[in-house]
Amino acid sequence: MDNFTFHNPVRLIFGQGQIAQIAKEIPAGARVLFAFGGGSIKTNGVHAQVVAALQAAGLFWLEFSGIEPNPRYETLMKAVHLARAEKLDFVLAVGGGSVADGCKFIAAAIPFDGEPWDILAKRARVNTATPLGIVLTLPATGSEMNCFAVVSRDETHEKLSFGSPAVWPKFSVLDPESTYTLPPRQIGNGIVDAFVHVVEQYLTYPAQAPLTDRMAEAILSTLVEIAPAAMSNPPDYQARANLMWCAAMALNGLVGAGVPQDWATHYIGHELTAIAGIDHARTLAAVWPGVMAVKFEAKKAKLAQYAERVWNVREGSVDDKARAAIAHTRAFFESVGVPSGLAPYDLPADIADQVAARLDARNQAPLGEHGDIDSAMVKRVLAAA
Ligand SMILES: NC(=O)c1ccc[n+]([C@@H]2O[C@H](COP(=O)([O-])OP(=O)(O)OC[C@H]3O[C@@H](n4cnc5c(N)ncnc54)[C@H](O)[C@@H]3O)[C@@H](O)[C@H]2O)c1
Repeated sequence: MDNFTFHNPVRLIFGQGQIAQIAKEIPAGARVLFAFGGGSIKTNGVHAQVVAALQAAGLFWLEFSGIEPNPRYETLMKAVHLARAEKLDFVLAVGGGSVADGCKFIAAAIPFDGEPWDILAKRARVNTATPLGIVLTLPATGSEMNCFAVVSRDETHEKLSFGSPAVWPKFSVLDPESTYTLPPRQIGNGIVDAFVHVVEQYLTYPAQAPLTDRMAEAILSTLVEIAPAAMSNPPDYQARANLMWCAAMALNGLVGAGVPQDWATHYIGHELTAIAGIDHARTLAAVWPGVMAVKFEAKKAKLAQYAERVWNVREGSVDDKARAAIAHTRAFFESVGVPSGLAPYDLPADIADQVAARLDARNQAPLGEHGDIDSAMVKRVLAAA
């Protein structure tokens, strides 16, 4: 087991009717920036519940709407200017991962001395941020329980991430009923996103970390078990609740404790969103089979363990089990409506060259748990995918 520090200060408030709790969580006298996306929160009653809670607490707030999927720097900076002009001192994000991530950037940018784009492009240090709380409406990213964010910039077609302890949410409220208005596409995306978050921290090489492995396998097995009910309509409360809990646990530091990690699928996937606008989770399902094909030898011991424990594959050699695990995983993605491999997606013919060049330009490769996925190998990954 590798050395690690585990620290997660997010106060997670979970369950039916819990949005009202924000009245107690936001400091008295705060001036709140209430930020959201395209308006789904007005159709599912979440907006009304947030307003009622803010009123009950006697808080001043201003609304900022229009944070788009894959939140854009250009839009977020409008919120930063509003918050600075109006001296807002608490950011309340209400929506999916895009709103949560966008608000982490807003919170970091408000007091930032200098060009806020440097937080993403130059990894400029974020020493302080405006305090932030989240009301989550889409189980997928884990943003509600981590200190990372991903932001896109229209002007340059870039999608970049940052992380800082300054943007840990003070609290996150997860009410499974707030997910009832999600279209099937977003539920499927959410299941795949949470699943791949665990896989990126698990499918590397054996690291003598059986507790961390079994926690990862518990999340993967639970996602497989609940996926059909989570996709069902009318919505199944218990399935949505367990999906929300899985997604939060998938990327809150716990299943990365003491183990090597491989975020190659994510880094390559971010480029597919930046270049072709594909949903985040779909890029993961597109790229992942390529990473498994190219890194098969390095990963097969762990793939075989995964085959046995998550997919109940008992027969065959290590290679047979590893191949079965990949096939089961791809079928699982397809079962929730997320196509696996690159072929189903509309991508330019030179996509591999474009992705490799972009990773090189930012010195982002090599990737992978062995740090050996250089840009030439990224091209092989995309060819295999
Ligand atoms: N911070 C992290 O650790 C992390 C991890 C993975 C991905 N991400 C990033 O998060 C973003 C994706 O977030 P996401 O997958 O949560 O999707 P999203 O926030 O982009 O939302 C997708 C769509 O669903 C709609 N929506 C949200 N909640 C709804 C509801 N309850 N009912 C109806 N519609 C609803 C949104 O308006 C949007 O149109 C990407 O930019 C991705 O790169 C961040």
